[in-house]
Amino acid sequence: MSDVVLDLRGIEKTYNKGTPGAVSVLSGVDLRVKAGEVVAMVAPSGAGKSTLLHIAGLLDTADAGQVLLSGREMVGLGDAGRTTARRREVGFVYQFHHLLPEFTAAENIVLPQLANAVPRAAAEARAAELLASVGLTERAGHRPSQLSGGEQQRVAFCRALANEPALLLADEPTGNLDPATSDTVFGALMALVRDTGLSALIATHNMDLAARMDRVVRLDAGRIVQER
Ligand SMILES: Nc1ncnc2c1ncn2[C@@H]1O[C@H](COP(=O)(O)OP(=O)(O)OP(=O)(O)O)[C@@H](O)[C@H]1O
Repeated sequence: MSDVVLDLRGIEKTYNKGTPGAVSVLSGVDLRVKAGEVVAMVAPSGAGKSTLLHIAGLLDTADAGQVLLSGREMVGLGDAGRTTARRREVGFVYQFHHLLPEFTAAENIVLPQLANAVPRAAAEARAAELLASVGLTERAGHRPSQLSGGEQQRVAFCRALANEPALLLADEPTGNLDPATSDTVFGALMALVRDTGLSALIATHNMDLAARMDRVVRLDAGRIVQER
């Protein structure tokens, strides 16, 4: 088992390549996230954070470069192999929770596990455990519309961790919350990550949050620069 959970090598990405509207976003990104390490990625708006997170999480493909998850090269995998690897290896959190509105908090955490062939009873037990760890046991039966913004985002964290991924990728995970709630909810996320020994790459505009992570990198002119 590799002690580098995410290894990006020479990642390049241009949208609308070969057309007059071509947008070169990533021009040789090298970035490694070690086991148990939590890395903050800061960048100006439009610098390509979401693009990079999507490539790292196998939601999008690079034009060039290598993506290794837990030491395994992902670029050569077909669509089915990538989908399986994504479900097993990666948890995603976005700025907006993207919970399924017609399902309860617990069901939103159970469903991705069923998609990963976990038996229902085990999936329900795991959902209850995760909800308890973020202080939401009392809200398990509530639908997203019945939860506050901070509660919705805590459920989204639980969902991201439901399948025990090796890597958490988060895109402005508290960007939609007021500063005080953002601080508390980020604390809940960090506690979850630390408890499970997860590796994480977390994009944020918030330098106070970035300072609470192990390392800060900056995405600048299509490349990754070590900040701290
Ligand atoms: N599908 C697409 N087609 C063409 N251009 C795109 C596409 N997706 C993103 N872009 C462009 O690529 C650049 C990087 O976008 P991206 O969303 O990765 O930035 P970001 O750093 O996440 O920005 P923000 O912080 O504002 O969310 C932007 O200039 C954007 O307009």
